[in-house]
Amino acid sequence: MSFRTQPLPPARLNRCQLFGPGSRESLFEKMAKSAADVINLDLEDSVAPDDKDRARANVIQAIGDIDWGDKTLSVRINGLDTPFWYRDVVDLLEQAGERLDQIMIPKAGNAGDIYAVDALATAVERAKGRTKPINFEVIIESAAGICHVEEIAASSPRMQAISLGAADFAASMGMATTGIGGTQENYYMIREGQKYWPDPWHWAQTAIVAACRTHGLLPVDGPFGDFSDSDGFVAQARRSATLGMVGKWAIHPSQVALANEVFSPSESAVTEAREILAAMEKAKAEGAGATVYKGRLVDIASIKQAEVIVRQAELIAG
Ligand SMILES: CCC(=O)SCCNC(=O)CCNC(=O)[C@H](O)C(C)(C)COP(=O)(O)OP(=O)(O)OC[C@H]1O[C@@H](n2cnc3c(N)ncnc32)[C@H](O)[C@@H]1OP(=O)(O)O
Ligand SMILES: O=CC(=O)O
Ligand SMILES: [Mg+2]
Repeated sequence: MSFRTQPLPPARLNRCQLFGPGSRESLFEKMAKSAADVINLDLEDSVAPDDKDRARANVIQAIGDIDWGDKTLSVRINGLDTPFWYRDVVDLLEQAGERLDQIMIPKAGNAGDIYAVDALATAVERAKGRTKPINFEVIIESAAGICHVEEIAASSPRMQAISLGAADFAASMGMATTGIGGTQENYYMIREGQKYWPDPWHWAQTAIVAACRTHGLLPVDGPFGDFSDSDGFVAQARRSATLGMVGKWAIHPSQVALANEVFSPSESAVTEAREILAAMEKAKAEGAGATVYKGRLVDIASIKQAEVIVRQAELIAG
């Protein structure tokens, strides 16, 4: 173990982040009533350039007017390569009130991007006497972003989470696909005449998970575009969960329950984790660091693995 211990991520649920365009205010009440842990009102790519001002005003109004319950409420601002982002930050922090928890920064390329938003947010908060500092979540969705993911994760105490944005990521990397996440038809290997399809998102996901875990952030899997393919969504989400991600975006309400199910440990997984902890307590009392549980080795590392599952179960139980 390094001298520097690994920080825990924020203790809040992030199994599903439900998105909706800020220009489609008829969706806001439905989003608030959904079972998503996080709501992302979007000012960026789901809003046409001519609609940016109206969408921003809608979102500010809705943050105050709608009962968002105990959800984490986040607004995705426009990218730093646009003329819109500074107005998003200033208006949100001056006008939206303290119910807004988080700003999502898209297309982050390096720590300087986060520094710029932090500096602006800090100035507005001080000027307005905002008492609750706004948190940040970031999307890694470019070649530069994935190259600099660790410095981005370390960039600000406001940072809470990082998502992989498969659509923009694929474009930035020059990937030969128009699909948003999931299996890619031409990304296959052949063995003994049989094709199999590896996961092209795997390496970017693991880079994000490692950066997040190093700096105590929540790693999140982004959108899965084909919302009529629930099996495809679940397969991708299960892989993300296995790699250490804590949740996934929903771009349609049909994906919310699927994400919640995948990122909530099953009863049998929680029971097994608690049994491993009990077995290790017994081993410890007997002076042993390792023991046998259901015919397999468990040791002190198994305690930490089991604690991941128990901690998530406890968060869900409230
Ligand atoms: C890809 C890269 C990214 O940046 S992803 C993040 C940005 N994109 C987004 O925010 C898009 C979010 N999703 C949407 O805008 C819509 O879901 C899209 C995909 C356009 C589909 O809308 P629509 O044709 O109305 O769907 P539908 O008829 O199947 O809707 C069924 C009922 O569900 C509702 N609904 C729809 N979308 C949402 C949503 N995001 N949140 C909450 N509710 C939603 C519809 O209003 C409809 O409700 P009802 O049954 O009529 O009451
Ligand atoms: O913003 C998300 C993406 O996939 O691009
Ligand atoms: Mg994007």
